[in-house]
Amino acid sequence: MNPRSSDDLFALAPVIPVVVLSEAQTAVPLARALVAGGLPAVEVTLRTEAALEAVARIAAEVPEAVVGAGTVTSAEQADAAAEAGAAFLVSPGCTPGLYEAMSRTGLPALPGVATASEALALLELGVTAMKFFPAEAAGGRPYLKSLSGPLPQVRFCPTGGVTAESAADYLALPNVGCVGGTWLTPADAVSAGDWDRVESLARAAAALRPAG
Ligand SMILES: O=C(O)C(=O)C[C@H](O)[C@H](O)COP(=O)(O)O
Repeated sequence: MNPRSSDDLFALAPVIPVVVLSEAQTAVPLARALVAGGLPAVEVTLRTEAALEAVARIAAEVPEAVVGAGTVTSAEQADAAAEAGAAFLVSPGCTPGLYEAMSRTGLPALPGVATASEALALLELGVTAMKFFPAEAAGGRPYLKSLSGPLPQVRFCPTGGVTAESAADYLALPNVGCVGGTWLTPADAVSAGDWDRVESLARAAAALRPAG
């Protein structure tokens, strides 16, 4: 079932695979492999021409998947993603206009932040679930741990530089609801159609448990 809130999204899986697809036809087998490995939420970044069609195909053909759109940076993209069938939206940063546009779709969203001030601006709007981007470059675990003191009500999905190795450490923080990353879908595995490898990377990630 599609998430109704960002908390539902956090509850779906400890890891949201971020996928960059250059060909829409790989979307369905890729999503099936992730789901088979235990990761139902899939974020397709709107960084490629094929992305919206990929979202639409996964939504139509892989009912066990919960497909979302990532890299939403404009109101037009938020609307186009919703129209294509996205079940959630993720943005790398946020502005009042972008937040308004994402809210208007009615879909759960993870707006991106990288500082305490940005998190406070969203808290003022009632938002308590956010993407922390770019996680490693912006300060990584120590930074998120520091935010949990003054902002205990916010739960983050750190994304950007998170790896199979660091995911567990992020998930051990009390203010991390899930993590996101591209490590589950290595470009060489995707181009070779090596879905067994994607499934086994997903299986390892699905076994992680968030503390937050
Ligand atoms: O632009 C966005 O909104 C994004 O989705 C960016 C991605 O979160 C990161 O590019 C994933 O980073 P890696 O896992 O380090 O490859």
